[in-house]
Amino acid sequence: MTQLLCKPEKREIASGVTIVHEVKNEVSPLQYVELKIIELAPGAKYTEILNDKECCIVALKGTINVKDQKNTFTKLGTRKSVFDKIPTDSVYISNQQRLEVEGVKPARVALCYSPTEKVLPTKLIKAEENEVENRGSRNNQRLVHNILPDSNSAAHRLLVVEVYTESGNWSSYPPHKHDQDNLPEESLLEETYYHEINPPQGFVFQRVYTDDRSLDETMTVENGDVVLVPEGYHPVGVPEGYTSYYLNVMAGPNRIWKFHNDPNHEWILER
Ligand SMILES: O=C(O)C[C@@H](O)[C@H](O)C(=O)CO
Repeated sequence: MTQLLCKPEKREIASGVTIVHEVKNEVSPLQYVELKIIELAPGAKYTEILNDKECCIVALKGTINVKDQKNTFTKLGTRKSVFDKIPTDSVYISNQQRLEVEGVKPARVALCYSPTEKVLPTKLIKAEENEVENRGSRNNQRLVHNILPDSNSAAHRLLVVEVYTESGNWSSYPPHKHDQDNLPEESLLEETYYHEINPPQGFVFQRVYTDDRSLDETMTVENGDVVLVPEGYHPVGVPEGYTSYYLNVMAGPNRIWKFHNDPNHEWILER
């Protein structure tokens, strides 16, 4: 069984630059999505050459400067914690570029990648450009910040979204999947979940399962964990007393989010 639950590792690669997660295609069941979560001290710089990958840099918390070969964006980031529950700033940078992310105030940053040969312009996605959505009813309510949805054509493959689920609620629910390249019915998108929980000693449950149950894992997810979703339905349940945050990165052959609900549970939408 492939390991779908990834624990934070906290590896300092240079003074003030800490890798918290590094999900690479070579060592994961994913082909289209890669993810890094890094922490930067003030003045510390993370650099990388994006050979054949596009990247969306999300200022999860703190303040950062971002550069590519032509552009410089300063003082990005709007939050002391993701649980400020306000949208944040992000930057889309295409392949072949050299990126630099510098910490201004202590920062946690997500670097969301997908392989591509298409070269596109760099794009600043300001906090106020996020589409904010309240989804669901009853115990299925969640707050969504659409950073890079399929309606925004800035990226070739990447889709990026933040989701808040309050105590006692469920999200990515009723369970849905997007693992068949069968448009217009369903799109094939792999996905990663980077989770944070408030207060941090909390936990949530995430199940990843297919119709035939050849994959069926229910994970206890703690603050800072990443869950990989190569295929299957992927609902999240949040225990009483805790608030869940997650950052989703999705990518696949077509940049369209067309999901298929588990027919056994779709009835909850019709009440
Ligand atoms: O609506 C939600 O609960 C969030 C999910 O849609 C989440 O972004 C996802 O599963 C994407 O496929």
